[in-house]
Amino acid sequence: MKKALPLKGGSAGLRHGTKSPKELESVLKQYFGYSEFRGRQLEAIEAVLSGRDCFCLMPTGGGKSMCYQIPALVKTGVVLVISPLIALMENQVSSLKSKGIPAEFLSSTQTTANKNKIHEDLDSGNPSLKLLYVTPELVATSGFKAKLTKLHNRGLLGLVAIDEAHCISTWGHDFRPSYRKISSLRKQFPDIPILALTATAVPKVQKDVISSLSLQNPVILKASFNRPNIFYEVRYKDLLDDVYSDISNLLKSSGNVCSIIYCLERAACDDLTMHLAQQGISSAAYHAGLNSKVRTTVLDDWLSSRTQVVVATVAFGGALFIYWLYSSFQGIDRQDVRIVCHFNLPKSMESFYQESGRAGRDQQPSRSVLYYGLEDRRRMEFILRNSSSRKQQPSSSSTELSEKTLADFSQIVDYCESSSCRRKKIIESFGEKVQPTLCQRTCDACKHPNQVSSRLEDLRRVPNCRFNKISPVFKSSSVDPKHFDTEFWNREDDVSISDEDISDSDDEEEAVSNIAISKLPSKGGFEARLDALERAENAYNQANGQTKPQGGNLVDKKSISQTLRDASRKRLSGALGQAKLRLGDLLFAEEASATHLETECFKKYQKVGKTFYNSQIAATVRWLSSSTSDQIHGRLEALTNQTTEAGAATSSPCIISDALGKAEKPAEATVSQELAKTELSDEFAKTMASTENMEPSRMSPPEKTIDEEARRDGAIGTMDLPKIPSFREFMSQKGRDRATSSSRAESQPRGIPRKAGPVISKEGTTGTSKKMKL
Ligand SMILES: Nc1ncnc2c1ncn2[C@@H]1O[C@H](COP(=O)(O)OP(=O)(O)OP(=O)(O)O)[C@@H](O)[C@H]1O
Ligand SMILES: [Mg+2]
Repeated sequence: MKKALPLKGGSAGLRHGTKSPKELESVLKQYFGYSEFRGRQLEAIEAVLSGRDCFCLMPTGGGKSMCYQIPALVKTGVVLVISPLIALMENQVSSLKSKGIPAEFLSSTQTTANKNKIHEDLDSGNPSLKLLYVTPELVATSGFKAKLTKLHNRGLLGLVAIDEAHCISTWGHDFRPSYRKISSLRKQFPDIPILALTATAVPKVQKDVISSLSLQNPVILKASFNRPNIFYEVRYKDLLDDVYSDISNLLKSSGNVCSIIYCLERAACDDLTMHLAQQGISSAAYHAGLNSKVRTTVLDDWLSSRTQVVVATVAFGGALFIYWLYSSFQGIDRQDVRIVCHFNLPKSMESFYQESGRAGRDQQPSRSVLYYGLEDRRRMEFILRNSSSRKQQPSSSSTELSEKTLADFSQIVDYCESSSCRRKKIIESFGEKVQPTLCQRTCDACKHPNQVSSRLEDLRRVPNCRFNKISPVFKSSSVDPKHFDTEFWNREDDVSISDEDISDSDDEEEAVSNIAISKLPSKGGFEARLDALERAENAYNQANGQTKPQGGNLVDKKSISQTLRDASRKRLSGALGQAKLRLGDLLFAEEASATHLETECFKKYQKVGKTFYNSQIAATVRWLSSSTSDQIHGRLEALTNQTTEAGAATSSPCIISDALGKAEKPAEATVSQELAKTELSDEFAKTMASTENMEPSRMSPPEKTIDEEARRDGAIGTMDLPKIPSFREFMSQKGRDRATSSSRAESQPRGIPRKAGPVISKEGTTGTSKKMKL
């Protein structure tokens, strides 16, 4: 039987069973270099070592990981850690390995050889592994369950630790359905202690987590939510001359400190990154529109201080976007983040606490700065109202949920619109009592009360301000959706891209179908969400003067207005400018190139409508943010050639010089490939336009257009972009796929190949043969 890991320096001999606090402290010192336990770490460690279940609520950066890492070092067997995000697991595993602690993770990003090695080790009589990190999706597979059973039968399963345990609760802000399935572990291994850890759990979530996991008489440990080393501040966008300058000045005046900026949308990330770069601030965007390689590089550069600022999206935990939330650096450990900015309003106090909690994990003075804008508030209100349409379901719990969403949002609005202590507001929102003397001028409202009050007065005078202290948001008149041309409607690719963040495969097919199922709510829920989103989409389209024909087909040839086209050209031109900044060696005329790219998008989607057109513009912007000089030059050159050949009006060459040899004419095959793809998408557009009652499978874009990441990586080619279906179409497709996979029905939709649908990367590789279809 596997023994506890010997202490370094030969001082082996910790007994299995009870350990004195001194012995535990010496392990802490030897492996982690810390001289004492923090907060309630020791109590949690002692609880699980004595075989008790434990629910551990400690603040962000409080050191929760230690509560299972120390037991792994002193206990016999392997500690299983269930964690929501691959990046988080990678980060912890590499940190543990660097300390000589045998840890591994199993995920789709591991090579097969690595995975085999891990499995061999687990199957051996004497595994060397002490910690094994997995996602809840993998735990749900029967193959992995069988593996755990074998390990348990040999007395080698030491502890099950569930990190970010609030994800298990439907009341938690990051609810993730697959987390629910973890509850089966309690029945399966009744004698193994379970440790649930979270930083954000209001009493309702705590109860839900404990009962969902069937924790038996657990030790409940709660530390204060207070983060005394973080200074909290709100800045009012509507009162600033230039928010970009303000944020640049903030970063510059703080020195070259490590920072995170959260934005609601990718375009905002890209824009802000460009502005920061222009101000000489080293920054990088991090969002789902970037392929996994780029994201890994951005994360690595930031973790290793090569990049000062990361500008990341924060999707909200509504119907479909919960997964991306995990990429907002939840649990990622860089201790010296000095500034966390929210460029847009978070959706709740819990999200704000989690995100701002990335600051000062080394307990050193740090800042949280929230940029509050009335427009942002209206956008978020609109989005939440529409994604909360579940309240129209008869079920009372759905009503409660939607009310909770709105009440949560109201709390963060109140945080911004009030002149009272920010710290108190945060802590009290978690149900904790606060001493009046707690803050000690460590928020702007306590430090500069007059300034904050006068700013709030000024804010009230902003035209159209519906600022209302008593009921800040929900007495406001209805929101005009025409302001909200947000990514919200074009987030389909987030869903598929985030698969690679969370997916696992040991038991490939099963894992994949589990993901497909777990990512979508139950049938009723799915339909309700689809309805809600459709309603919202309709409202949006109506507000923009679009009509939705009876057949349900979102086709309106006139729907892509000249104003939208101009705005898109501007956006592309900005993205080209940013690509120039990023790559340095691009040689093209920005305006002409933007025109070519926009025309390409327009040509492909004018018959289909605005949603597709917007998606294609967004995809092009993302493509520009992650492509190489050669890829961009190749594409622009090909476009110029196409329009010149076709005698188009806009035939001015994009490429202004080939001095660096970057602007060579693309190979014949590449041009014809591109033309073929244009034809293909036109064909697709026709199909779209002529389909009355849209058959979901028919709405899938042609299969060869889906594999965006493979293209980005150069495996398929570099010139085409994915055609992204509208929200409704995507969801219909997902629903159908889900129904198909859950019933394991063999029958196929009329004439449609089974494999049409989004793709997830199996091995983190790019070849089509290694892709699995949901
Ligand atoms: N006893 C200790 N003394 C000093 N530093 C510690 C101690 N325990 C943990 N730390 C350090 O504190 C940092 C934060 O720890 P950890 O990542 O476990 O926090 P967390 O509670 O999981 O936070 P989050 O909720 O953000 O995931 C880590 O760098 C860790 O090494
Ligand atoms: Mg953690």
